[in-house]
Amino acid sequence: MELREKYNIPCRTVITVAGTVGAGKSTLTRALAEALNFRTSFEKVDTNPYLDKFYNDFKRWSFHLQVYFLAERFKEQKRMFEYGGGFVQDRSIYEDTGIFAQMHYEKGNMSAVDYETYKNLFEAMVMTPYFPHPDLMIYLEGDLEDILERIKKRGRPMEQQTPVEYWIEMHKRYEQWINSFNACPVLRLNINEYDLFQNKDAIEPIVERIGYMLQQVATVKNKRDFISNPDFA
Ligand SMILES: Nc1ncnc2c1ncn2[C@@H]1O[C@H](COP(=O)(O)OP(=O)(O)O)[C@@H](O)[C@H]1O
Ligand SMILES: Nc1ncnc2c1ncn2[C@H]1C[C@H](O)[C@@H](COP(=O)(O)O)O1
Repeated sequence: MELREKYNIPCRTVITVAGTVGAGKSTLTRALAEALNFRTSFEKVDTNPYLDKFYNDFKRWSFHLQVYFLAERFKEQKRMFEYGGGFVQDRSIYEDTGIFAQMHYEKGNMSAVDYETYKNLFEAMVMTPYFPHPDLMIYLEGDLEDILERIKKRGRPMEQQTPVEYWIEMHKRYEQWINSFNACPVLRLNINEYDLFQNKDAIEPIVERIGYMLQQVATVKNKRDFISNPDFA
């Protein structure tokens, strides 16, 4: 029996994987999509026309990069819902604003006017009743030392030349951000709790936790619907 059926995960589910750079989002996205027989939505790092330039000069390219990411992420969001779901997404749209744009504004890399323009755009596109939020966010959390090790191991040149303070600041912001995130249900996963390289079966307990969480969310929603309209429940 397929894992998706075994753990009662609806075939239209949209799961987004969040976490700081190097946490293991792409690796988990790939493994999870394979296990569930879902499509993937990846960030395209190699074809991003601003990313290299941005790492060389944050002040010059912050605004351009954020607008680019927002547009790309929004197109992906549309694509996932046009397919009718069944996706695992590598990084959520909420991290662009809640982590990156805010951090670069507060560090003085983006002007107040540019930040305001970006936030207005984000709110008009995303914070509306028409925007389809994912069914679940998997948040990857890990110790700073492990994250730094993974960034080093992956070895993207633009990330290697970036001062370590950048990753420390990002790690701290992620921990604060996730505690107040409420756009969709969150499943927290510690990166030391599983090892997809050593053990292929490590994905099954993760799928089981996803299934359990989605069922809990559905139960709460049914109860809420019943209370607000008992005649139609
Ligand atoms: N479970 C894991 N155990 C050990 N290394 C991992 C694990 N998951 C990912 N990695 C490694 O960590 C690095 C970053 O992973 P990646 O999936 O690219 O992270 P992200 O997409 O969050 O930036 C890569 O070198 C990857 O091979
Ligand atoms: N919104 C963003 N602003 C700045 N940089 C970003 C944003 N989204 C992703 N990035 C960077 C961070 C990494 O260098 C690459 C890919 O991210 P990863 O976490 O490795 O998937 O893009």
